[in-house]
Amino acid sequence: MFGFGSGYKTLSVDCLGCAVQSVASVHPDHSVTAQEQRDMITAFQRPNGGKIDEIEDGSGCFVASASSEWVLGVLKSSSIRTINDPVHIAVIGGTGLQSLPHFTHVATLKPSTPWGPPSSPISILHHPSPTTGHAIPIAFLSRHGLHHELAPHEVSSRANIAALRRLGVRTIIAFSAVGSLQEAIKPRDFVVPDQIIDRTKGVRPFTYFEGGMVGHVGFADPFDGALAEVVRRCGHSLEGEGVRLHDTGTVICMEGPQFSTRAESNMYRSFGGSVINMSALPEAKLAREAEIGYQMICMSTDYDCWHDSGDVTVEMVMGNMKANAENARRFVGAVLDELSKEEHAELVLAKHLEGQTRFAGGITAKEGRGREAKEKIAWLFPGYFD
Ligand SMILES: CSC[C@H]1O[C@H](OP(=O)(O)O)[C@H](O)[C@@H]1O
Ligand SMILES: Nc1ncnc2[nH]cnc12
Repeated sequence: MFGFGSGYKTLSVDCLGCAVQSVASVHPDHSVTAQEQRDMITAFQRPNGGKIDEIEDGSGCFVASASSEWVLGVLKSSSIRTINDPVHIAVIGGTGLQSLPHFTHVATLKPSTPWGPPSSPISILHHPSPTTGHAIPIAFLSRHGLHHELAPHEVSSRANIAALRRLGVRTIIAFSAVGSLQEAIKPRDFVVPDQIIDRTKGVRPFTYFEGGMVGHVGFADPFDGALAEVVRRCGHSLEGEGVRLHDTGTVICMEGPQFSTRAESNMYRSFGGSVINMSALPEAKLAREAEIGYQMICMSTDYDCWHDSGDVTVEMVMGNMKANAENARRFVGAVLDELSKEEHAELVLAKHLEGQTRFAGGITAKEGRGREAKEKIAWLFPGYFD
């Protein structure tokens, strides 16, 4: 239920490019139901139509879809304000980075997707562009939930990536706490990885293309090279202020949730692994299928168990993460500053990936496509496989 303060309240919708429109008035004692709210927004909607996907009470926010883009709405005490700014950049926070406190919070979204709800509500944060001073909206999602209640194999990566794409996101900076597999990568060092070795066990849903819609995207370079360059420059600009950065590295993504055995840890070192986590996959694969530029920033929290400094524990991981959290936030902030510059507009929109999945996913002949799979894929890529 949405409640309103005293006095008659006019509910109005304020949309960029549209005059403010009054769509309903309510008595102060009347709590507007989700259905009434839906009707009011439907009454307002733009000529190209659209439907309400979700209305969340409590947070005062709603998500409506008009054609292919989502509209973020924020319910104020006397008005419904619709923000039409598309959100192109997202940060996925991992262990110890469950929020970005230095940004202005504008909305909390709780979308649903054909793959269920994302791991956490999506916060829309405002970040001032360093060149224009205009606020750039950034989406923030907490990979393990708001309270770290999801184990690595329970993270709903398909829903996370799908919800972000539908919001307009085409660039993801993902943060991860990792174990170090190399002496030179000390605890609290940062690594901008360029490769992944998959040691997950196939128990996590890892593709959008199944059930009668087959697709094969390229994954030779699992991270986005151009995005990585921006991230490296930002990291190096903070060096000397407590940040130490390694420009490349191979992430071993293991299944977990138990840490590795010593034999495994040594084997991963012999593979050429630099760092180890439980989160790079399937996140990076799904981002690639969704045509989203994806780069992970890793922060080393321990030496894993190959090292003679002692076996890894959660206390060790959390302790180093906490001690270095401010550097992690400064690093992410510097990257967002840089990506908010006009000169990176094409990169942020991942123009270099646009359309690749249309071809990679068009392999199944129309008559062989599964109905449910077709519907789900159409939700994610409207118009791609009509
Ligand atoms: C708490 S130690 C293991 C845990 O930490 C990493 O999380 P994230 O990548 O989300 O920062 C690692 O992948 C494991 O999930
Ligand atoms: N040693 C380790 N193994 C797997 N994931 C980790 N995350 C942080 N440290 C880790």
